[in-house]
Amino acid sequence: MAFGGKRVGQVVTGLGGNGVGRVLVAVAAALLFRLFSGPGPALLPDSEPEGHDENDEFDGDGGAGEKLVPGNVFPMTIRWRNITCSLSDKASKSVRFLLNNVSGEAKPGRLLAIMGPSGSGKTTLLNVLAGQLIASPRVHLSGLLEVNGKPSSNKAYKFAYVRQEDLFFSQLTVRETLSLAAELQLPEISSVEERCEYVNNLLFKLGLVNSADSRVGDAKVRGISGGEKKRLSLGCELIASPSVIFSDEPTTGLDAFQAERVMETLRQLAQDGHTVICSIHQPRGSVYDKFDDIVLLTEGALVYAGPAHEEPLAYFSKFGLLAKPRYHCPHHVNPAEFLADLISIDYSSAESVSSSQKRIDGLVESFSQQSSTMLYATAITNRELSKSSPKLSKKTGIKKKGGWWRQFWLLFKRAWMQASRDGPTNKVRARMSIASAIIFGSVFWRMGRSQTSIQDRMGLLQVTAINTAMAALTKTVGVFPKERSIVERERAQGSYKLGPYLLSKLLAEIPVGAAFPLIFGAVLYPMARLHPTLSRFGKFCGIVTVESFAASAMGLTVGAMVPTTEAAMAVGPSLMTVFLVFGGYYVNADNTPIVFRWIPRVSLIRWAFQGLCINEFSGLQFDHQNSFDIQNGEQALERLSFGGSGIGETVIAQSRILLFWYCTTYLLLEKNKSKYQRLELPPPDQIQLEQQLESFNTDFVEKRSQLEPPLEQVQSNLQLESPPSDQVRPFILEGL
Ligand SMILES: Nc1ncnc2c1ncn2[C@@H]1O[C@H](COP(=O)(O)OP(=O)(O)OP(=O)(O)O)[C@@H](O)[C@H]1O
Repeated sequence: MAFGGKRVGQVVTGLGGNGVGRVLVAVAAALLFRLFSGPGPALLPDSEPEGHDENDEFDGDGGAGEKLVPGNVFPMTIRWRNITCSLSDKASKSVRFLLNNVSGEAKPGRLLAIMGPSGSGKTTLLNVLAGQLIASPRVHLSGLLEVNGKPSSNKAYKFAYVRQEDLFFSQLTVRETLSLAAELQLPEISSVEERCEYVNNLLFKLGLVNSADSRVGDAKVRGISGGEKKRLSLGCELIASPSVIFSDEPTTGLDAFQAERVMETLRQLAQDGHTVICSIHQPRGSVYDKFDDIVLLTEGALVYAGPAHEEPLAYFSKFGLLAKPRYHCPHHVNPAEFLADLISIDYSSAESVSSSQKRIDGLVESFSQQSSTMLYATAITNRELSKSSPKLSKKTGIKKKGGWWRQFWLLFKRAWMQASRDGPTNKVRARMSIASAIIFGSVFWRMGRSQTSIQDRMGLLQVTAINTAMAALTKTVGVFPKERSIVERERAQGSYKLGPYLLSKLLAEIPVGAAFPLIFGAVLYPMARLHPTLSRFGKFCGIVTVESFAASAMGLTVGAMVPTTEAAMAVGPSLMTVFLVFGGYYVNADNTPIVFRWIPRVSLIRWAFQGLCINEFSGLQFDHQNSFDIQNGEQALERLSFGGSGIGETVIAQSRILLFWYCTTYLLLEKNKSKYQRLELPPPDQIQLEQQLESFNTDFVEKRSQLEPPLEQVQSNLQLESPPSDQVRPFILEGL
């Protein structure tokens, strides 16, 4: 194929103009060849299961064999005492309690729901229990957190935290998402059949069999439903075989049917032996029936903690006289609604605010007096635990990961699937490339060799460099912050390292990322009649492709630096504008203050512009009449201060910039790991009180098991401890 007397092979070797470009193209081609040369799983490197012995006893470390057996979960009891979380406001010198002296317990095989009105501290408590409360100098957190009777941090056991937002790679199917997560987290399962069986079991358990081969989807392409996404989130977390599952508002945004299915899944997980803790705002009756235990919070304080179902209703109905209970839940009313109304402030009038506030204060006060009885009546003692649980070893939190290259390969596969399958995005990018090439090509239509065409050429090459950089940057900053959240979540699970992730992303995106500059160049080049040889055309495409990747790398850094897509969209283009000003055309760096003179050296637009100018002007003759006219391209390059340099030099400079942004992204992602608030011990006098409560608890459980006092006696005790009637105003359910 001839174009200006050169062959296609030379174009490929000319890409990038030096060794770096050739290496990148060769590596990408080799990987693509491997990807297409056979079915996915068969391409996996033959890795032996590392250190997995099928005869290993169950030790809670989540080996592959353990995970395939349903119900084989290391039992964990979490107990928390006197959790107090305060938020100080330096301006007003005030302290606000987000959680005030909250205690409770979550046990294996039980589903605990943290309920309460909006802003009552449910998510805060869930975060504290999961050790995921974001650190802040304004926040002070104290209390005791025990895991299986031992003071512990969340690093000592495996837990899953299912957040409200569901973040996935949108182009993967449900099965692929689970399968890749399993491959990353369970390198022990090396055979394809075993992994398929594992994923099928998981799909079945989560009720996702029917949607197994549907794409997850996103805002652009409709995928699976919200409830299915929630269950897929759970599935991804379950692969690590967590003992404890935390789920923040699992039903938010779901219709009643989906909400019930999600809660049913959580209930089944609890029945399999997991300790399940979820926060929930106001569940419907059928969802409430699934809870084993509840914690009722209002304004950060406990109103009730203990078994769910009838117990809280019986507890609240004991306020007042037995003959005339004050807080009685009528038969036809959803208990969850009754409880929510009971502990919510009624803002309909000043009087109702005051009376509901008094009622809540009374309930909080009352529960704090009798919480020892309520909370610890069903506690598992240390002795019971040691009988029922396998020994908690240091191995519990440690998991063996696949090697660096295995991680790289899996992540490369995923990045490739995401980039190549994203039809709507790719179509829009292709259309935009063609549209901008047609616009530029029309404006700079068939440039001749006149003196004025010199300025036109420079203008066109400058807008080409700007357009390429901006297109790549905005695309990256638009998607990377979301992807970063997924990566952070997966890295928190210990699935992989940053190095393989970033390298796989760079390489997997080369073919798709290179397609758009090529489309742009293919349309623009002949329209504008730029230097018409095939090798020049190849170099033109190579230069804009490398620039596009360097701009994407800069977008990654911006995305890693700021918290949201919106912020990245604001910061990225602003930063690029600085590089644009120093892009080699608008201002001569030598004429600017000395502090700005380094900017052109790091401006990817300048290097791309310089490379494009050298490619275009060198060897070009211009029509000239006067002695001061520019006669050839070399003279034009001298005017731009680009004389004496080569294309290779500019591509190396761009590659360095690309590498710099990649390294910066790496460091930012490494450094910007979420920091969580430390739980400080409560004051010593409170600990002493707790120890007394502990001995009381043990005595109580032992005595209770021996004597089993009649329920009436417990009721009369509670009756005695109820707040005085002037403190607790009658509670009237609205609309009854
Ligand atoms: N880091 C923080 N800085 C300032 N206020 C905070 C912080 N964390 C929590 N809060 C406040 O603490 C209160 C409890 O928040 P939390 O998210 O725990 O409530 P919630 O019960 O989960 O509410 P919802 O059901 O609406 O999600 C809210 O008023 C919230 O604004």
